[in-house]
Amino acid sequence: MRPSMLRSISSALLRRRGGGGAAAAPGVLARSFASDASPARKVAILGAAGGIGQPLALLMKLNPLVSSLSLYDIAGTPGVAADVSHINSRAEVKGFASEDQLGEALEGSDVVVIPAGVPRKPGMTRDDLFNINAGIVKSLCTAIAKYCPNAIVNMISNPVNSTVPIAAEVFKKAGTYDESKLCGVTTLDVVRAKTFYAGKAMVPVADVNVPVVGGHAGITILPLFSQATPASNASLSHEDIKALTKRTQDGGTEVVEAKAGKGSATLSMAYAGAVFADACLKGLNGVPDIVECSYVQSTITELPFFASKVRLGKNGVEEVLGLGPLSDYEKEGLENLKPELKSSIEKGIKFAKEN
Ligand SMILES: NC(=O)C1=CN([C@@H]2O[C@H](COP(=O)(O)OP(=O)(O)OC[C@H]3O[C@@H](n4cnc5c(N)ncnc54)[C@H](O)[C@@H]3O)[C@@H](O)[C@H]2O)C=CC1
Ligand SMILES: O=C([O-])CC(=O)C(=O)O
Repeated sequence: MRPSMLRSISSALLRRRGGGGAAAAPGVLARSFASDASPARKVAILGAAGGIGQPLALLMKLNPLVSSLSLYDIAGTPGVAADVSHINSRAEVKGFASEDQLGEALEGSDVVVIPAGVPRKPGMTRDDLFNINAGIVKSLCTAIAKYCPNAIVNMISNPVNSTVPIAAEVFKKAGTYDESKLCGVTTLDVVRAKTFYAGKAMVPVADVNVPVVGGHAGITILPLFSQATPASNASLSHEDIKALTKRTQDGGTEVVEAKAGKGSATLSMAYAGAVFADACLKGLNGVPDIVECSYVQSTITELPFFASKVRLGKNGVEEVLGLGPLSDYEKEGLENLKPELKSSIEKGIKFAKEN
């Protein structure tokens, strides 16, 4: 890849607007390409050789905020690490291929991104992945508690509505839990809501912001189109908003069906994961006003975990932002999602306590 192409990809990542968030300050963008100007930051990807892991490894290698990129998987890591390591960008890449190397993979990490686990096939719900992925997440989080207890964890593995509560319980048991360092990655819901809204509203997609709240499965995904900006250039009926909401909620299933048994979203998820990890790094580096949606420990509803806009800073999640004004349709959606989200949270907590 030509350096100019690398610069433009990285610039696009740095410049894009968050889920209700701000663009990077111009000074930060200009400084980011001088490798010695931004602090050393280590990012670890667990599940790095998978469908999400590979393109995510590529995107993190292109991120000039990353100085060390640690790629861990139980299969296929050496090839991915060798391949990505040849790219002439700042991050030094190391691959780790077995459980006895997990400690070294994690040590010193600032951000740990977890896309390890099995994806859906057509006809499955995300909850159908629980039996396999809960155990994977539990063992990876046990290692995080031991080797990098201060890292910000970006949980991608599904069902996110349950894997985040599992991680919280594992960290509590280990005595390392810090709620500001545990984030369920719901950025793909925001990415989809922005894309679908831009198409219907006839506004430039790069300018669009749409908060998505709740959780990350079916009706628990609640896009707040009443707060979408910029205002629509087309007149959007209630039926249009209902259709946009449903398409956002079913976005994952749309990809699972199109892939017809070959997995779920990987490329758009890698993009979304790279956007969220980049926001965490910017926050750690002290860039102000970094706001993204994420599924975090929360008190903004009666549920202990909930996705909403959060402000990221030097300590991870520094503020969980409120829901803002909701339309009647969104208020109804909020009440409807609560029982399912509550039971997914309880399932995760029960698993972690009993295993
Ligand atoms: N949060 C979100 O928005 C999204 C979440 N996902 C979820 O991400 C997960 C991964 O999806 P894909 O990358 O498509 O799956 P994949 O099967 O292509 O890759 C998963 C990788 O995890 C690895 N793995 C399994 N157990 C491991 C362990 N104990 N330690 C380290 N690595 C391990 C596998 O070897 C494999 O390389 C799935 O659970 C999927 O449902 C997918 C899309 C969006
Ligand atoms: O749908 C799935 O299984 C994967 C996922 O979470 C998404 O694409 O949003």
